[in-house]
Amino acid sequence: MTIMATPLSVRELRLSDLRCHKALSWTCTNGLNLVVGANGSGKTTLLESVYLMSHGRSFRQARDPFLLRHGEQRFVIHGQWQRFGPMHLSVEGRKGQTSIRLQGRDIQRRKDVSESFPVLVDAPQGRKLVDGAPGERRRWLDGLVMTFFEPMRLHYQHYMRALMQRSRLLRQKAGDDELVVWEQQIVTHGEPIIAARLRVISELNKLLVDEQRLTEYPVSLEINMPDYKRQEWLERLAGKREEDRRAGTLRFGPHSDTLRILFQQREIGSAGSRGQQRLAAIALKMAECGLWIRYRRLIPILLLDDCLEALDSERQCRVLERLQESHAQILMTAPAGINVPDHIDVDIQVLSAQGTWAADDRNGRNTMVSKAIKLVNGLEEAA
Ligand SMILES: Nc1ncnc2c1ncn2[C@@H]1O[C@H](COP(=O)(O)OP(=O)(O)OP(=O)(O)O)[C@@H](O)[C@H]1O
Repeated sequence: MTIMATPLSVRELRLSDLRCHKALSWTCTNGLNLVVGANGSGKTTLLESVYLMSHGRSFRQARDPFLLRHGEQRFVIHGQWQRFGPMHLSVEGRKGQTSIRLQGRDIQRRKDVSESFPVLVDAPQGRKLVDGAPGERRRWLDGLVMTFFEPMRLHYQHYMRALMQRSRLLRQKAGDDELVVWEQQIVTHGEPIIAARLRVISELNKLLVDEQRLTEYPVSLEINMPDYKRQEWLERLAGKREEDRRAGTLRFGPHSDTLRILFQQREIGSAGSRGQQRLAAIALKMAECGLWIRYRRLIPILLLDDCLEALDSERQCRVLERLQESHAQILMTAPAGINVPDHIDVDIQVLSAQGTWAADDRNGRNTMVSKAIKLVNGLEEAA
């Protein structure tokens, strides 16, 4: 079954005083956009600027003062987007504060923008999904659950509140009558969380089957959890009160279940090579894209920072082919020297070591180096 979905895209960006960029414009096409350049030329910062417009924060976990160009007081990003029709988003950052404007109006809830202008990212700084701690994967899964099943937000809030209340009462050595109230809340709100997680995992696993041409071997998700049956769950909570009082925390429940990414039935973080982990990470992003298409009829923008690293040329080619057929706008970076096969329809733009478009020296305009440029001899020759 083909689902019709609208691709989101960003067409034109202008940024000032963001990290190394004093003032830079960037024009993107709807399809595959590749920015190449030397280390430190500001490629990642370009992707960061798109993410900032959607999320109001950086994917590098940098606090706002680090985004400001040294010595400046304010950075600004303007973006012309296409979402059904043209839309204008801007972000302004001052020390410790970032504000987003949509069509000139201040946005109070960032979620309103990030869910209307979905931007997914795969970047070295955030690549903990595949090989990071279990909490990273659980947070990612819960983020998807809350995005696609809005009422689940309340269940998460109530669940966390019940956990905290139970812990507080345990510390205060409260009686069983008080504790049981919060334990019932834990189970009541935990059950729908588990059901929604399983539903999202099942959807993702179906989508991951379609990515097997990319990953070569099956990649799947599995959540490790006990068989939560209401009565047994309540009894277990009651039985663990003393232990939890001593430990100061509850180590049983959806908040501590682990999500595993399996590759050929083994955990990819330990069993997969770097290249295999890379392919799995890209496959997961494609699957995430699939959820947006299924539930929101929107094709998100994909930001892929140095996503071809650790891949041999055959696998790099396979990734580029997969990205090309995704219908998503892809904004990706790679170091100078990458070799793009002729049949890949990609716009390559070259950022000089000074953080200007490589054609600046020649005619003062951004260079849109046509497809299939071979950057084998590095940045300077390509420019
Ligand atoms: N607040 C800041 N003010 C000025 N320059 C900054 C600031 N923060 C970072 N930089 C510099 O901005 C440059 C941009 O880094 P960025 O990570 O975007 O480059 P990159 O092209 O992606 O590099 P790489 O290929 O090494 O990943 C770096 O040279 C960095 O030192």
